[in-house]
Amino acid sequence: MSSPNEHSPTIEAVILAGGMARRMGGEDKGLVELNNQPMISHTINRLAPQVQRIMINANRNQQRYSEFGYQVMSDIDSGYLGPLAGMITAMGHTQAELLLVVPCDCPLLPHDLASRMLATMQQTGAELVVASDGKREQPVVLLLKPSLRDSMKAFLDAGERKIDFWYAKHHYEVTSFADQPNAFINVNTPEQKQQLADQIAQ
Ligand SMILES: Nc1nc2c(ncn2[C@@H]2O[C@H](COP(=O)(O)OP(=O)(O)OP(=O)(O)O)[C@@H](O)[C@H]2O)c(=O)[nH]1
Ligand SMILES: [Mg+2]
Repeated sequence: MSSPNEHSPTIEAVILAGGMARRMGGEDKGLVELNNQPMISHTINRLAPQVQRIMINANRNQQRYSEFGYQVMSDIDSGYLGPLAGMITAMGHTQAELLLVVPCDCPLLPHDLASRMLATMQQTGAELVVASDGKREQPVVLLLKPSLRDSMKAFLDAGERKIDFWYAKHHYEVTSFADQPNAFINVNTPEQKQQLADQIAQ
């Protein structure tokens, strides 16, 4: 039971599905089927119990994405500026105190992703928290305060695109999920998709 002093902030999530997926031959990666389900369905299933609301960020096939039953939003800037463009769009739409960002191509995300990243944020006072698989940071898996939007806008307006440079401007901390490294398996190519499909089927 949570104590009366313990504040449990509202968290909404955005699934980034707005990239060009060049390594997937330009197919819309969130809609590519993995074991008979669109890749984004796997991500939705992992996230839905963890957050108050899910948003989908997509720059094509918006009608198809809306069939999952969540709000779909396209990048404010349509120039395929990279993941930050999707994040800043969602930061402008969220009503929540915190925004959880994940990519559409990590179908096995941790079931305790939001709670552990929140714990890191509360313990450290960080403005943003990035996940790690124990070896490497996962730069598009993060929990952040939507109030950082102005800072991100200034960064993008200055022509900057590199996500880790923006993180470095803020108090950021890392949550390690070294206990479940497979949770961040990232599907960028048809070969990686086949490998994961075989692994899941086993
Ligand atoms: N909104 C938005 N998301 C992006 C953009 N570029 C990449 N992403 C997302 O960021 C995440 C990580 O990017 P990648 O895995 O490299 O995806 P990608 O850029 O579509 O794929 P490649 O072209 O093969 O590099 C994915 O969830 C992408 O959908 C963009 O310009 N806008
Ligand atoms: Mg990827």
